[in-house]
Amino acid sequence: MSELHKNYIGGEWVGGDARPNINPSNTNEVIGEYAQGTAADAKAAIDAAADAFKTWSLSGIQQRHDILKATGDEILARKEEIGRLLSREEGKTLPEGIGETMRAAQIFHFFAGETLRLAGEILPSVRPGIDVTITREPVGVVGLITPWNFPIAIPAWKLAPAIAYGNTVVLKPADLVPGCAWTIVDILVRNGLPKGVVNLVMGRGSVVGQAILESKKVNALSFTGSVGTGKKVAEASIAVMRKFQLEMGGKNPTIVLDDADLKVAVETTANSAFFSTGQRCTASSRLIVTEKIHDQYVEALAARIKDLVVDDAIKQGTHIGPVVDQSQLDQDQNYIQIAKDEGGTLVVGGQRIERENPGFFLQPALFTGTTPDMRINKEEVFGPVASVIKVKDYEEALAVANDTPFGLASGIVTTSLKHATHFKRNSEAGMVMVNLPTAGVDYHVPFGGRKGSSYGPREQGKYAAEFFTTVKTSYTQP
Ligand SMILES: NC(=O)C1=CN([C@@H]2O[C@H](COP(=O)(O)OP(=O)(O)OC[C@H]3O[C@@H](n4cnc5c(N)ncnc54)[C@H](OP(=O)(O)O)[C@@H]3O)[C@@H](O)[C@H]2O)C=CC1
Ligand SMILES: O=C(O)CCC(=O)C(=O)O
Repeated sequence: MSELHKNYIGGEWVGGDARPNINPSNTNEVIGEYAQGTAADAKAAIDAAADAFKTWSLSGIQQRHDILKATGDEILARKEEIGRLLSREEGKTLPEGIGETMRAAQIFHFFAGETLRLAGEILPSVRPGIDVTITREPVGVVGLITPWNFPIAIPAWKLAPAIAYGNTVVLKPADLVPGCAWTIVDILVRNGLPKGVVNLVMGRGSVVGQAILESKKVNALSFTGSVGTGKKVAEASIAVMRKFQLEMGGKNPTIVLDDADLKVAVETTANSAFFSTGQRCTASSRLIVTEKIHDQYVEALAARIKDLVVDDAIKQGTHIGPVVDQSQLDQDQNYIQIAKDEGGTLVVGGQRIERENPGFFLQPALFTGTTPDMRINKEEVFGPVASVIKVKDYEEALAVANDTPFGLASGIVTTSLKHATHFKRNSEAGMVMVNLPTAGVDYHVPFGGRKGSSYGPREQGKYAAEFFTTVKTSYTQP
């Protein structure tokens, strides 16, 4: 058995039961052994974070900057190695794994800069002679619960602002992908992060995650994952009156209008729907297409899908890696059957594929002849499965696009400035793309959605300060 990757609690690496981290491209391959934390570990981590907060909240911005900068530097210098680990544990292709690793490094660099830019305001009072100052302070102990589909970028975009603004952290990464989270914490610690500032507790959500939710000492909780777990986070957080932030599902639409450039439409939607095996909350799974371009678009997209190579994530030439695990594969195949039963036409894909090694490979699936009321167009699949909805015109397309309880991302492919402008204003989504994929966003601008997709302040960019700080208004009579 390989060496155990331990949890990090109060400045010590702490062992526990081991769990193998399995490669979804080759289920015979164990990437490493990772500790399974307990509820007691979570409690110890929260206590350590509460203790460290007393000094870290008063630490200098130069120190915070230097640690975040050095962490970004090291991630960048090791991007090939860490990207490979990411692709082996999660299943996205090696270029995607390296790209996500670089994004994590850039996020650390961005927040290194933000530590030096934190500002307040001085205002005159409405009462003469009094000064009013508005400052931002850290929130306290922050719980970070992260999903499996972005094993390094999501931990990075929660950890970096938490540290930058003087909070202390308990991080619980998804049990399926502990490797990248462990690596970031190891890098932070070796680059000088004082003990207790970040605590890593790997293990099950129902055990470690639940203990974090239930703790009164956790002052704020940032969560990305499913709607079901998000609701539990919300209920538990309201029960103890803590600040919380949720990023959850999507059923993102991309509209293709008659005037679209066909090549742009095909590339944009193939990327949005199928890259990263469709396992992105920003993926487009509803392709809403107007009548005149419909047939040629479907034909061209089906041909593009047939060209996509589905294989081992780290093999050169692979376009689509495996699904993350058996249970996600079952969910994908279940929805493919549901779409068929509902009367959708499977134009291409949908079959389980055998490769050299045992893995969870699925041919990307495209359905046509679907209608907005079908379950395939209402519920998040979270796999390489997309369906086309044919509509008469832009007005119908917009109505269908907005007819969803979700509102994370949306897209339109068009050469009409009028329609693009109207869509940007009227799409009920947090992120709107024109002639671009809905997934694969910038790291320095706000990320988040509306309706059932998100709750609380936006993540990323300077907007992250809204969640990771609390505002204080002080009045002074000199
Ligand atoms: N919006 C997004 O980015 C994502 C959406 N999803 C959606 O969710 C579906 C299921 O994926 P899944 O990974 O199971 O999502 P979950 O919501 O279960 O997992 C997200 C995180 O929450 C943790 N968690 C689970 N239960 C609890 C709990 N009771 N208290 C605290 N934390 C908990 C998980 O732990 P652990 O997994 O370690 O047990 C994981 O770290 C997907 O099919 C997809 O539809 C999934 C991932 C990301
Ligand atoms: O599309 C992206 O760049 C980010 C997607 C994401 O954060 C997610 O799927 O959870």
